[in-house]
Formats: sequence, C-alpha cells, structure tokens
Amino acid sequence: MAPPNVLKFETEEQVAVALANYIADLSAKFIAANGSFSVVLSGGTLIDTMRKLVEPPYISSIDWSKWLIFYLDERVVPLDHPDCNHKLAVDGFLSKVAIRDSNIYPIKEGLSPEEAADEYEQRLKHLVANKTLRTSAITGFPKFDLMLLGMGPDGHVASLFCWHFQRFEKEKWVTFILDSPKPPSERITFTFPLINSASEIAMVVTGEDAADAVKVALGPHALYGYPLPVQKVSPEGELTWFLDKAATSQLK
Ligand SMILES: O=C(O)[C@H](O)[C@@H](O)[C@H](O)[C@H](O)COP(=O)(O)O
Repeated sequence: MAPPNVLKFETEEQVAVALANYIADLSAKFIAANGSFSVVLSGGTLIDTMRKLVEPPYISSIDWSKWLIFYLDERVVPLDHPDCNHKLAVDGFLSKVAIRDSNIYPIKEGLSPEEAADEYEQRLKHLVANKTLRTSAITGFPKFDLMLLGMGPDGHVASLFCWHFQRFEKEKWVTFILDSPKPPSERITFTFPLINSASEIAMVVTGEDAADAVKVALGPHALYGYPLPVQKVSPEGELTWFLDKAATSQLK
C-alpha cells in the first residue's frame, strides 16, 4: 500500500464538503470503468458527514442507479430498530437518493449473529459468482470500490475492536461479535482481509474523542507497539484520511 493521503480540514463541515467531492469523483470513475460503484458504509457519524451528497450538485450529477450499497458492520437488531446501521443509512441518506432497493444489501433479520454473518458472507459469494462484485487478484476476497470507515475513540473500525479476537480473523469475509464494547453488543462485521481488499478506503474521522487514536495511528510512534485496529487498515488501493482540526488536535 502507498502511504495514506492525510487530508486535514479546519472544520467538520469542510470534511463533509471534501468527502462529497471525493465520493462523487470515485463514483464517476468506477461507473465509467465498470458500470457500477460498490460502496460499503459504516455506522456512527459517517452518514451525517455524507450529507453534502444529497444536495446540489451531487444529488443530480451522480448516477445513483449504478450504486451498490453494503455495510461494513451491522448491529444484530431488527432493520427498523434505532440502533440499526441500515436504518441510520436509510433515514439519513438512502431515502434521499435514487439507489434501487435491490442494490442495497442490509443483513437478513431474525438470525443469530453467527447465522447473520454467515448469511451475509454467502450473499457476497453469490454476488462474486454472478460478477456483481469483482475480486482482488491478490487476496481472492471481494474487491469493493469504496469503503467508508469511521473510527472509535479506541481506534476500532467496523466492529473490529482492540481487545477482541475478530481483528485477527484471516479466513472469513464476515464474522460476528457477541460482546461488543460499543453497544449494542451483538454485531456482524467485515474482517480485515475483506476490508483491505478494497480499491479505496476513506477514514472519516472528526471530533475530539478520536484525537488520541489519531495520534497513535498517524503520529511519530505509529509504527511502535501494539497496533490499533485502525492501524491495520491497509487497502491494496489508496487510503485517504479526512480529519477535522479537533481530531488532529493531539498530533504535533
Ligand atoms: O456500527 C458502528 O458503530 C460503526 O460502524 C463503528 O465502527 C463506527 O464507525 C465507529 O464507532 C465510529 O463511530 P462515530 O462515527 O459515531 O464516532
């Protein structure tokens, strides 16, 4: 992986503006090259930070009909539950753009976390088999066009947490956790081999709470010691960080 692009902005608003421009450019690029644009969403504040996409010019310039939506992680709750990342995405973004429901892939309801993870992985395997998703020539894992990652104050990404074994999973595409330190406790999550097979990853990190983990991930000691999950984010393609001043306040 090439060194990450680290883009620092004064305000979260400026992060949102830059993120929309970055996503719109990638949408045009991947649709021109492959006829589709596969986008994987995180939960948390990411959906709000994507808000500029549902405003002019992007609301009319982006070819939404070619977008495919997936989830990096999902809480194992009903799809209409307030804790559901799919509900968060629908309410804040998907309900405002013309992406076909058939191109949006929420998890299957009513399953156990283990069953939900297996079912999601099987669905991804089907999409690889029917050529909806491309695969990495290096890893053989699905190669999503763009993954949009948030990062928790402890440096977690998706539902891969520092002191939990899921961060070390090497075989599965999707796994599950029953004791997430970030509630709710039961989730499914993409694994690092799947995350790192992406063409593009955007780390979208704003706010003071992230500052310590940003310091560890991007500061002078980034290569020392026990890496945070966020430090394992290393796509085959480009990694770009979008940070506001608050998030970089601990960086010297
Ligand atoms: O399901 C989740 O909770 C998210 O996918 C999670 O990984 C989130 O991206 C980080 O916890 C950052 O959350 P904030 O953006 O709210 O800080």
